[in-house]
Amino acid sequence: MPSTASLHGQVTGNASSTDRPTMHYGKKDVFVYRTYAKPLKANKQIPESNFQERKNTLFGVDVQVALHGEAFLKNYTDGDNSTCVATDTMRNYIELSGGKIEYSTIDGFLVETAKGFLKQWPHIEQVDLAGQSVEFDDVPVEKNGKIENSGIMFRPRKTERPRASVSVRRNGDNFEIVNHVSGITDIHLMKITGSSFKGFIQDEYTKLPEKEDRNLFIYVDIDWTYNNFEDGANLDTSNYVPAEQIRDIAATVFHELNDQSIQHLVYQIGLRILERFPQLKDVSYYTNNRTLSEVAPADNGKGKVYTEPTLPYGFQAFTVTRDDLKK
Ligand SMILES: O=c1[nH]c(=O)c2[nH]c(=O)[nH]c2[nH]1
Repeated sequence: MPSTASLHGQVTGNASSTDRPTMHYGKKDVFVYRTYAKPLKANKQIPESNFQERKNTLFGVDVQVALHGEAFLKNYTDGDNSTCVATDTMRNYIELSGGKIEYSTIDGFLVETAKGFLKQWPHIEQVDLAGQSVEFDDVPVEKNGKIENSGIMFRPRKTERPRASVSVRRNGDNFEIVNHVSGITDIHLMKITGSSFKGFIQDEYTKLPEKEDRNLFIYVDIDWTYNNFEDGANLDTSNYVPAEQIRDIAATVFHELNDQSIQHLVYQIGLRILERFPQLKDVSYYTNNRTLSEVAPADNGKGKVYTEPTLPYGFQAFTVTRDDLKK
């Protein structure tokens, strides 16, 4: 199976009609910053989140593109570039798409851009596009004696970045979405009490002490798929699930649950997400354990002193499906 362009490491299957299924090429890190893109509104309110709207006044996305098609074979075998869309051209196409499409999500931007590629160059069989948001926060400033968001000035944020990937394939005269994943990367959450880790295998290799109550610091990436591609990969966002609501569910469940491990925690987060959003098919995780190392209790008996954990770090990967919700 070929692995195709995706920031999620998704595999889309045999993408080309050629007997060289790994053949694809493209461009990475195409940055598109669009001002005054269409706002994204929450379609429903959920108890775990007060998210209402993503304003999209400054919408940045880091895009990766890959093209598939039998017609590209001669670029390799004969040095014949007559069918080659230069990767520089791909970059220009994606950048200009940023001003042509009225998108409010990365998913919508990518799917329309992918269809645009297939229209523009009829020998392309499949386009894979992946995008990761470049996040900016509106900066609070003083306006007439009150502190309010500037609206025109932003500061970059490195965490909690929505992301998406799509693959769109030519099918006769139609363009068919064959893969779509939506997600959010680098949710960093630190809980100072209410987590334990005990009961794990004890043998001659075990050094880690059991903990009835520990701090738990996790880096979490969450990806989800829809029952119908059209609900997520579309300019119409009436069934779209905003990444902010997923992020807020993760935080609420982490806050509420007396978790026995990261594995236990992510399963419960997954169940809650699927319960809230019936249009989703499954929820996948990649977590990184950054639990801080304890140095000493504070002299006043109330707090503790911690320091950074040492390498190496543990990770967990898991997919929660609708079958899990039935159980
Ligand atoms: O939540 C955890 N899960 C593990 O599998 C594990 N392993 C470990 O050393 N610490 C932890 N914490």
